[in-house]
Amino acid sequence: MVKLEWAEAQTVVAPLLHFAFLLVGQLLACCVTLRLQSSISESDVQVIDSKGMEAASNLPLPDAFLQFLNDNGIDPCIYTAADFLPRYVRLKPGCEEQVEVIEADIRCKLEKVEWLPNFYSLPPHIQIASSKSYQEGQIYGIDAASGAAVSALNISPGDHVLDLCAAPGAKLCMILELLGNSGSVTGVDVARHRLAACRTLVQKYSLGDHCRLFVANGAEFSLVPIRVDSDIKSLNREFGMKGDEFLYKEWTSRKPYKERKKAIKEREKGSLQLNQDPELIYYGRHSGVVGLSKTDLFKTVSTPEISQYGYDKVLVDAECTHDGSIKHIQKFENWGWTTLERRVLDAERTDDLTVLQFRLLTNGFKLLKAGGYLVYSTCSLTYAQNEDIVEKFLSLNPCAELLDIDGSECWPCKSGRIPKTLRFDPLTSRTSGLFVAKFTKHPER
Ligand SMILES: C[S@@+](CC[C@H](N)C(=O)[O-])C[C@H]1O[C@@H](n2cnc3c(N)ncnc32)[C@H](O)[C@@H]1O
Repeated sequence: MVKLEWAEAQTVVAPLLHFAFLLVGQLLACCVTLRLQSSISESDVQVIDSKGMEAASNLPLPDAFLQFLNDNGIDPCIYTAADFLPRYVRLKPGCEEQVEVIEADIRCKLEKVEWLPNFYSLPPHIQIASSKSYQEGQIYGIDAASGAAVSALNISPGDHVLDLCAAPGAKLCMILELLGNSGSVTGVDVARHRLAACRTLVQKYSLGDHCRLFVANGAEFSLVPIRVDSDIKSLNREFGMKGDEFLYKEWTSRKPYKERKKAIKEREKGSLQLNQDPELIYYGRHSGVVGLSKTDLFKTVSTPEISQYGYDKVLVDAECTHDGSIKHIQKFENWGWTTLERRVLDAERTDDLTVLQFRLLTNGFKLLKAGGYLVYSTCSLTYAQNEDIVEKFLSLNPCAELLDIDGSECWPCKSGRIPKTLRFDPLTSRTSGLFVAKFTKHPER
């Protein structure tokens, strides 16, 4: 009896909650639009800002984080929308006709994101993990700002793509989907357990055929893509590779006893040493690895040759302080705010991070083919991790040029401090915070 009443109550409460969510979302969107319109008066802005400040002071954020925002010139108001942010899912290409079936499955209407193909939003309280559509890979969760960063790469069929900080893999999955049955994606991440989760993801969505994953330091990774067999043969000829050693067979999760023992030993030694060789933890049937010898796979080419043999597209979604992702920051409420201070906001750690970010961007660019595109993104909103890195990088790399991002004039985001760079934040974009910059590489003169 009680169960029945609860079920009945749910059918009444769920639509009300959905309606309330849409209403709040619309109100916030209106506020953002108001802020963006140039016709708005100064006094109106002050009213919105003072309301935002009031709301911001009610956020359950620790003083250290508010201080960090202040030190980095980030207005805490952007987080006032955090609790009302929708969740985003991407629909697998080809499933467009299935939207109504998916809606029935997740018991919620999918709102089309007009500015990003195949993206839909849904209220934040809707759980999709146990739905059939999610389990069968028709939809998967990825923030719309992340989708925008991938979209900035202009992936074309046949591209060879490097994702230098790939785990847990939402962007990598989207790249693989955009490539379809062509090209390749090389995913690199320094954290083995995170990259293993990425492997699970690509396998779950049956996207792994054109993918290879390496546990490696992205600041030093130096392997170029395996283009096509004829390229390898010509590489073999040009660089004198031997073809008579062990050849990679089709990937299987079941490893021979000797290899398993070696892997356990390495794990016992601790995490990856930063100067260690890349470790291949997955490769798909059409990733170019099957049939290669170890020498073929691990052969590097000289810097001038990368202009020809490098990647067509590179994504450097760099490790950062994650301050743009308020959901990530809120997790520290459970883990302890002191952990946040120590692990994220500590000045020494943020200085190290900017060094790492610069090195990741520099190495990603080194592996890019001339004429290719590189996207640098972080989910931090500090200048130090974004515009400052971009400025320093441009000043030291005359072959690099910052590009406009196609289609971005319709995206709900702001320009960064440097023209052509973009900033997404919860209040402006109704997404998580993200900085995005796109570069191309000119041939060396
Ligand atoms: C912002 S996350 C990447 C998110 C990922 N692109 C996605 O869409 O799911 C940053 C990643 O960088 C990895 N990382 C940190 N230092 C690294 C390094 N030196 N080389 C490669 N990856 C690194 C972290 O393990 C983490 O998985």
